[in-house]
Amino acid sequence: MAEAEALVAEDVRRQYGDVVALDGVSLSIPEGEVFGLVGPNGAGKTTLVRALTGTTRCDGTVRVLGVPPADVDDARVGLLPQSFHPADRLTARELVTYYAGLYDESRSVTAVLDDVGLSEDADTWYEKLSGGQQRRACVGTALVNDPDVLFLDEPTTGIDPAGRRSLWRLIDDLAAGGTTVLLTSHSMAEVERLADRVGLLRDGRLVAVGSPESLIAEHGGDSRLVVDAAPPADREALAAALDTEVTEHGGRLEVRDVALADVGDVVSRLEAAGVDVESFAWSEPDLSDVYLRLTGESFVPTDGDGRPGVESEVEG
Ligand SMILES: Nc1ncnc2c1ncn2[C@@H]1O[C@H](COP(=O)(O)OP(=O)(O)OP(=O)(O)O)[C@@H](O)[C@H]1O
Repeated sequence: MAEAEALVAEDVRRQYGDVVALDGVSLSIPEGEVFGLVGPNGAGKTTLVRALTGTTRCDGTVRVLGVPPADVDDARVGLLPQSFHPADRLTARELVTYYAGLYDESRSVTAVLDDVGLSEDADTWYEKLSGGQQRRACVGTALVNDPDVLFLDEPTTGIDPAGRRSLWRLIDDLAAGGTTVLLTSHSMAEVERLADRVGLLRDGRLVAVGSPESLIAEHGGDSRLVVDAAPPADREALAAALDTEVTEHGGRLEVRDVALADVGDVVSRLEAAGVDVESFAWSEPDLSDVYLRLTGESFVPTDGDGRPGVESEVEG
């Protein structure tokens, strides 16, 4: 039996003046899926969330739990907008209590604060919370109605690594309980970690949709070993010693399609061929490679704060 679709977008378009924010996005997200929407600044992520939540008008068709966004029961949907600025002189508990009061039935405020890791700081004014704690309090407001569909627009921006991991566990738990989650992120590592399927958005278009594993297998290319070393004079001997092509990028040598188990052997053979290996790094292809291959543009994975994201590396 086909799974019910929690979210459907068909040829969704949105233009602001001359700026095309969404250029014909079609997408179908089954109930219970965690879907990660990732792309650079201005790709259209927030506009798509707004189109799906009915908070901006758009052309095309949008369905949430089978009906247009305007007709969906508010009690079944949770939304954490990207920009959300509660009053400073509310405590985290008062903020969550206020949102709980908007629904006929709501979860226990204490349980929600516990879920977002704010039990100890529940009675601190919003303005006195750290940026990460503020964001977690805002996430709490989206959980008060125990939604079936949860939209999280950049939920981890500004949150430190420990807070981010606890939010990831919370999203895992929500997914395990059957909640459909659409989250946006700047971090390829984050969506790779969290999402059942990922949509790569660029210039208002979905350039690829699929599970992280399938996208990486199909478009990611080979694993690679990057060696900090000048190439030896005898390039032919080097190629013969490795039995594969060695390319040079910015003063570094790159050997493609090296299995992790073979790294030591390849480094030994490089040294035997006269390469003075100072250090090396091995990496598997990830979603950033997928994005690069599909768009021709690099997308440096970030953790949401602009810092480099997690990469699989073995330093030599
Ligand atoms: N209200 C608006 N008025 C005018 N232009 C807008 C408006 N909202 C978005 N845009 C433009 O639409 C495009 C898509 O913006 P959007 O905020 O959806 O991207 P995004 O992927 O969420 O970006 P970011 O990662 O920076 O939040 C951008 O060029 C943006 O400047």
